[in-house]
Amino acid sequence: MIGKYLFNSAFKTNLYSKSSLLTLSNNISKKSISRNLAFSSNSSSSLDRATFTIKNGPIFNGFSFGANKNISGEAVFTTSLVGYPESMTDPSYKGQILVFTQPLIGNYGVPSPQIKDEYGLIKYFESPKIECIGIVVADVSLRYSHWNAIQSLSEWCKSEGVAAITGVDTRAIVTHLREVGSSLGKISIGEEYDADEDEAFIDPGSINLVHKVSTKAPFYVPSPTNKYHVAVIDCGVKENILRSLVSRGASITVFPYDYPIQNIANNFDGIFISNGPGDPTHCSTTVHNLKTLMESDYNAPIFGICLGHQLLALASDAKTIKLKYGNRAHNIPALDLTTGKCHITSQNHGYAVDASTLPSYFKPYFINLNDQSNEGMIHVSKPIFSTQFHPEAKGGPLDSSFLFDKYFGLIDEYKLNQSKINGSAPRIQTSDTLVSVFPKERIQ
Ligand SMILES: NC(=O)CC[C@H](N)C(=O)O
Repeated sequence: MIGKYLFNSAFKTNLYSKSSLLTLSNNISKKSISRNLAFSSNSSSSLDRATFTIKNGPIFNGFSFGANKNISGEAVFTTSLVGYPESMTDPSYKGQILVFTQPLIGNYGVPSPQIKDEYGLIKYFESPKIECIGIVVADVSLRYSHWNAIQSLSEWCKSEGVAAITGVDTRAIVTHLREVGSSLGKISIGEEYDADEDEAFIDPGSINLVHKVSTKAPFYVPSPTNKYHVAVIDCGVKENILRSLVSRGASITVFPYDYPIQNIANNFDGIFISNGPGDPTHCSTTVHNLKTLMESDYNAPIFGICLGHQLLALASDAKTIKLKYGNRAHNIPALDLTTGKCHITSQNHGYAVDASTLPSYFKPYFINLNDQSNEGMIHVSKPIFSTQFHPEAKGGPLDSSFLFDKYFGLIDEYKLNQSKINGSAPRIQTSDTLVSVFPKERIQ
């Protein structure tokens, strides 16, 4: 039985024998838990034992505070300090087990998914439900305090069927993931974990996850000012991306990821391609559609974020690569190669565009100052650009939100040119029957 010890830094430095470490580690875990439970409204007896196992790696013993369910997925870590409701509802985390390096998670609880903003968009979440398959935290706070919280992190995970483990050494987990790279992992609930009775690890990277999170049919979000009409390709779009467009005056029609956008693009003032989960090479239909669109005489602005950036790159015959452990944080410096300014950015990705494979008509736009990976590209003659980071944040800083203004600046220019060429040729108006019959929310 190899699943009986907690891997920690003491073990790594060989200060203790395996048996004394077992006792020490379990004491540490129990102490950590009871510290929280001492001021929790829950009872300590309600926590089952749980195990977090990394494929071909260590096993960590802890306690379950989520759904009573064994799960498997890709284990990735985020160094963001806050924003667990936003991260957990971000569809880009679909199929992933999210390890938080911030040790205390859950202390401000979870807000209501029912609360909508003035545009009818979900105010506090990035999609209607939790998208990651499990979470790993060092020290969960079962008691919470925040003016807009309606439940604890534990209650939320249980009600949404998401596995969650606490009382494990997330420093050791992240040290391991940084050394070997993002790995498959499992959370198993129960008293004992027997590695000999190992179930298969599920690799979400082999599935088209975008298909699972994209809206199943078009929907339409009107903007009160209705200055523009933008088509959004939904690969798992975050709510704050929709808000960033609508709040700048764009009514948006949101299409499923594989919708033949090239056939209807001319009815819109611009195209936007969203973030989304998994390996971008699975989205071959979207890549084909974008390639057809970019090779046509289509001239309206196109903006892509994260997966949207990767798909635009693939549509231009560039290549994407899988990063060793990805970039998931709210403080990653990205240098704007056109201005020399550095922006602190919010990121969540495991893949990146290989800038050396970009065609000559796309120039690198931003570069990551930590690992030198590509952070964006800009077309040399058309109004097309994209970023690997998230200018909409949620969570994270809004330093790069000016890129949405840049996009609408390009749309203004485009519309002005169009009206010079065609007189005042109107594009689809929001009163058109085409969009007025669409529902106002994503169809899951
Ligand atoms: N946030 C995203 O859009 C992530 C893009 C892609 N799934 C990646 O991991 O690289």
